[in-house]
Amino acid sequence: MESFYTIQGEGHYSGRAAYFIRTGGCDVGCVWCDVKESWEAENHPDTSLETLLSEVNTTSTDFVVVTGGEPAMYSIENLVIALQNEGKEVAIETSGCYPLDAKVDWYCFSPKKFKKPVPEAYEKAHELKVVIFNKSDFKWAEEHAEKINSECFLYLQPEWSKEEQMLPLIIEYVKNNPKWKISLQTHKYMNIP
Ligand SMILES: C[S@@+](CC[C@H](N)C(=O)[O-])C[C@H]1O[C@@H](n2cnc3c(N)ncnc32)[C@H](O)[C@@H]1O
Ligand SMILES: Nc1nc2[nH]cc(C(=O)O)c2c(=O)[nH]1
Ligand code: SF4
Ligand SMILES: [Mg+2]
Repeated sequence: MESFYTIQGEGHYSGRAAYFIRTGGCDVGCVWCDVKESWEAENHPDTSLETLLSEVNTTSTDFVVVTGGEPAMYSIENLVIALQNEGKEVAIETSGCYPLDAKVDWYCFSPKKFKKPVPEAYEKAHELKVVIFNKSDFKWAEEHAEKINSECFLYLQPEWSKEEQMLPLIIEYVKNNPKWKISLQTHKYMNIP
């Protein structure tokens, strides 16, 4: 769909310069999705691997984030291997609804109520990032944390439009349950992509 050089705004690598590759197409249907324009894959022209590689090499970063849409809907193995061969560390942002065929360096798993994740997401995740849209999502987050591998970092991220209501609750929750950390969509405050 698009590619751009920016700062990773969310989660564990928040603040790190990153080249983003956003695939078009997603069938998960989150009501609060902040990139609904990504959903229809047909609306987005293909970009060649050569174009992406040459673009990423014009940047100074060694960190690439593959997101979407839902990037795990596709075979991204060739893309990931090519980026790693260029010396890049490759992270994925995924709902975990599809098996992933690539060996990424960082797997950010953001489960959704709208479609059930596949079991491998719980094993592969380096970071579990649960979006908090309402009060019941804390309990729902814990249900995922129970199933996740023991090395995985745990993050609660307020849904952007509900931040004013949910952030105070998240702050209290993390103070009482310090295995969780807060993730904010910091790029939205910085007005960058
Ligand atoms: C747009 S999604 C694309 C990758 C993948 N489909 C997924 O959902 O993980 C990237 C990240 O943004 C989060 N996100 C999407 N809309 C959001 C919103 N309105 N507020 C907070 N986080 C949001 C998702 O949960 C996910 O962690
Ligand atoms: N700056 C910035 N950081 C991000 N982290 C995850 C994003 C995403 O849409 O996957 C995202 C994004 O869209 N922009
Ligand atoms: S899974 Fe990701 S891209 Fe798909 S609708 Fe949900 S937030 Fe948006
Ligand atoms: Mg985003």
